[in-house]
Amino acid sequence: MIEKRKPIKVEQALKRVFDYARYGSIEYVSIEDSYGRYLGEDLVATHDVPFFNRSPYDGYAIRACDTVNASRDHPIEFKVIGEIGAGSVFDGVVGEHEAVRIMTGAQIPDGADCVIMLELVTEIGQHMIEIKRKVKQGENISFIGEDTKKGTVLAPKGTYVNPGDVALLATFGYKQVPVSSKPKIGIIATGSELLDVDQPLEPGKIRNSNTYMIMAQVKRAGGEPIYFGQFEDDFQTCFEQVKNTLEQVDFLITTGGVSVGDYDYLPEIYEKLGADVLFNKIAMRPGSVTTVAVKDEKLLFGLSGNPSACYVGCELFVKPIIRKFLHNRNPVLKRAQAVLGQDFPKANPFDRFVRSYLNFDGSQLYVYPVGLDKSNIVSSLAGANVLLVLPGGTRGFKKGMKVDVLLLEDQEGAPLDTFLAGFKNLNRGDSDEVI
Ligand SMILES: Nc1nc2c(c(=O)[nH]1)N[C@H]1C(S)=C(S)[C@@H](COP(=O)(O)OP(=O)(O)OC[C@H]3O[C@@H](n4cnc5c(N)ncnc54)[C@H](O)[C@@H]3O)O[C@H]1N2
Ligand code: MOO
Ligand SMILES: [Mg+2]
Repeated sequence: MIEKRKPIKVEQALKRVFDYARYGSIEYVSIEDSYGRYLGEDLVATHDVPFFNRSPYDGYAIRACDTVNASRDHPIEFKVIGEIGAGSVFDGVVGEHEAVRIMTGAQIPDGADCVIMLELVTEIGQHMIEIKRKVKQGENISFIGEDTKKGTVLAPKGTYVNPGDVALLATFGYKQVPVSSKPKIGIIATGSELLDVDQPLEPGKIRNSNTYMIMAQVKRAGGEPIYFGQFEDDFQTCFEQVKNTLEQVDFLITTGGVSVGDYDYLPEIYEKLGADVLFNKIAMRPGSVTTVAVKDEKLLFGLSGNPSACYVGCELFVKPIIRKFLHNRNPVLKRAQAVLGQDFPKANPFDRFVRSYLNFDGSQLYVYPVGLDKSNIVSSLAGANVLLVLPGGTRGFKKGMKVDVLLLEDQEGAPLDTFLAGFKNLNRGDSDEVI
């Protein structure tokens, strides 16, 4: 008799998966390779920035007290006793009615306490200038530590390294950058119908697109995909592959064979492995068959063979586990609100995650479902930049309604708690009970 599966809610499923999250260690990469990685340690300012008082302008460094009586009608003369560009230091002291010509970025000479810009000064002879306005003490000086103070945590461990972080890493002398080691994610595709990308089509066969899609998703999430091959729907072959691969990776993803069909062997494979199945049905579409099991504390993600279901399962369950492994504090997809740009009349008892396009029209965020909304569709995936979240148990949705979307290309993410709370706040048509 066919097994009747009990669906659980998305948020319950995610909570169960997080119980088995693992953390990566630290490795070092050169600063050139740090962009797009995740910090393995807090990035702490190891010195004040600026490290010395410096000039933000090309001008003259003088003493403010010497300009007290300066005005348009009463210019004050200064003797230029030296000149310095950025990188040079004036080794004298600026005295009464003396000035040092100074360029942007150069250290303020001793004795001087302000800078007047070149444009406001008149040269009246060799090494003589005239100033016609008062300058305040401290005016036009970038002071020690005004950018950042020594000891400040500028980015916590687990932060996604963006170009601005790279600038900070360079500022503080990180030739080698401590980053979180990437989780090794094994990928196995199952299905006797699968051809590889370079094979010509044959009757009844399709090219394996999921493997390459998952590899890209794993990379986008910050993990290291390792492809172990595609295998025919043969229990023994698939069992051996899953068993052997599991020993070599941090997490394992399989695609296909996870439903209730005659050749869907993943459920039996979990059983023979002695793996603990956390759930095998989620109240969501697509991806309701998404199964997660645990063997020796290691997570096995059994993603659907249907491309869109596979994609959604990967974004909702694998990505957060990758981000967590990288010590990221916001491991889950970030949620935003948008206005539904067109009617979506399909009712469904399950929450729907519709591949959609989010667009800002200049004043408002609008979201439009992309292409056909079936779990076996591949064409709609490319145009999606969000998953539109439509709560289950309602009677379809009308253009103009406020809806939640989950951002697919965003690097910031959201904390697990906020994500889970977002589901609680969804106005589901059903009771809080599992469907
Ligand atoms: N009697 C039932 N049948 C099905 C149910 C159900 O509840 N009862 N669920 C349906 C849903 S929903 C989904 S989703 C699929 C899940 O199927 P599997 O995860 O077991 O995947 P397969 O059967 O192996 O393949 C499904 C579909 O996807 C194609 N596929 C498989 N691998 C790939 C790949 N690597 N690249 C591209 N496409 C792939 C495969 O050819 C099939 O067309 O089950 C429904 N059935
Ligand atoms: O698992 Mo299927 O993708 O629900 O649609
Ligand atoms: Mg199947």
